[in-house]
Amino acid sequence: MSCTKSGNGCTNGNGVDNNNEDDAVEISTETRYLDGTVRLRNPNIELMDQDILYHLALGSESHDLVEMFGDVKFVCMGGTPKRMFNFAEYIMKEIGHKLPTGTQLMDISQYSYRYSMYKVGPVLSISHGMGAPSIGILLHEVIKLMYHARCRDPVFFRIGTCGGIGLEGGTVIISDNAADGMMNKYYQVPVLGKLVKRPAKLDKKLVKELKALANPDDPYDTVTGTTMCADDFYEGQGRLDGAFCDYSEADKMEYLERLRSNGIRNIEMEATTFAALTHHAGIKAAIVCVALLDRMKGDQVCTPKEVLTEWQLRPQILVARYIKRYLQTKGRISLDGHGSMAVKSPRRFKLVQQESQTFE
Ligand SMILES: O=P(O)(O)O[C@@H]1C[C@H](O)[C@@H](CO)O1
Ligand SMILES: O=c1cc[nH]c(=O)[nH]1
Repeated sequence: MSCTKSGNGCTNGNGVDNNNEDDAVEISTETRYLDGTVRLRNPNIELMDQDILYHLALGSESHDLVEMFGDVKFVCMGGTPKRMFNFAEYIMKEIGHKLPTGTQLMDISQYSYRYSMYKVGPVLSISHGMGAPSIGILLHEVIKLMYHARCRDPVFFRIGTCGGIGLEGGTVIISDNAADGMMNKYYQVPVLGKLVKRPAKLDKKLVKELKALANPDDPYDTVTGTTMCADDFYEGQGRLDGAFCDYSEADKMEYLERLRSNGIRNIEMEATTFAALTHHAGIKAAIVCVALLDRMKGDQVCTPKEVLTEWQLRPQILVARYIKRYLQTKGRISLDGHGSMAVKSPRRFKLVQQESQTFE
C-alpha cells in the first residue's frame, strides 16, 4: 500500500509514519476527487454491484445515497443514541433548520439495531457505541457513505465524555493528539495476521479554530491536550473499582502522573481509532470531550445525573459554534438563523475551488 506525501499512508506493522506532526490534514488525490468528493482507498468498492452498509441499514442500491446524504458537510459522533438525538435537536435550532411540515427527526439507522443516525440539513449526528471496535466499524461505513453520497470535504467530530487528568469535572478538552495506553500515537489493528499501525493524527488547524471558539464567558475551562484512548473503562484506565484489580493505589497514581507528565489531559476509549481512520481517509476531524471527573481524585462517576447531562452539552455547544460559524461564513444560513440548507447535488468531476476553513 502506498503512502502520500502528507503522511496519510498506512504502515505494514514495521513502523509508524510520524512525519509532519503539525500539519493539518492535507488532501491528496488518493483520498479526494478533483471536486472534493471522498475517494476510497479501496479499489474493490467501485467494482461491486452494490455496497451494503450493514450496520447503518443503508445500501448503495437500495437507497439513493446522493439524494439522501449528498449535502452532508459535518458528521458528528458520540457514544450514546440519546446524546446524538439531543445533539440533532440542538443543532437544528442553532442553524435554523426546518424539517418539512408534518415530519419529525427520524433514526435513519433504526433497523440496524446497532447505531442511531439523524440528519439535520448538512449535519449527521450518529451514535458510535463504546470502544475501538464499535467506532471502527462505524467509521468504515460512514466513510463509505461519504463516498457513495459524493459528500465534499466532510468534517468529522467526536463529541464525547472522558476522565480528566488533573482537570475538574465539567472541563472541556479538545484533543490535539491521541495516544494509546502505552503512549503510542497510533492505532494498531491485526490485519491478515499482521499488526497494521496507522498514525493517529488530528487536524491541528481545526484544534486551533475550535479553541478560538471557546468563549471567555463560558462558566468552565476549555483546554487542549493529548487524549489517551484505553481499550477498557476499568483496568485499562487504571481504576481501582473494577471487578479485578491487581495493582495498588500508589501504582495507579504513578501511572496517572506519568500520563500527565507526557501531556495527557484526558482518557476515553475511541480517540486513536477515530483519529487514525479519519486521517487515513484524508478527512479533517476533531475530538471534543467533557471530563466527568478528575481521575487524580477518584474513579467513580458520582456527579448527579442532571449535572452530567448539562456537562455533556458543553462539547456540543463548541462544535455547534463551529458549524454555525462555518455555515454563516459560507453564506448558507443568514445571521437570523433562517436560511435554506439546500445544496445542489455535487458533481464528482467538476473542479471546484478548495474551501478554506479559516474564519478570521
Ligand atoms: O462518547 P462517550 O461518552 O461514549 O465516550 C466515553 C468513552 C467510552 O465510550 C464511554 C465509557 O463510559 O465514554
Ligand atoms: O473516566 C472516564 C469517563 C468517561 N469515559 C471514559 O472512558 N473514562
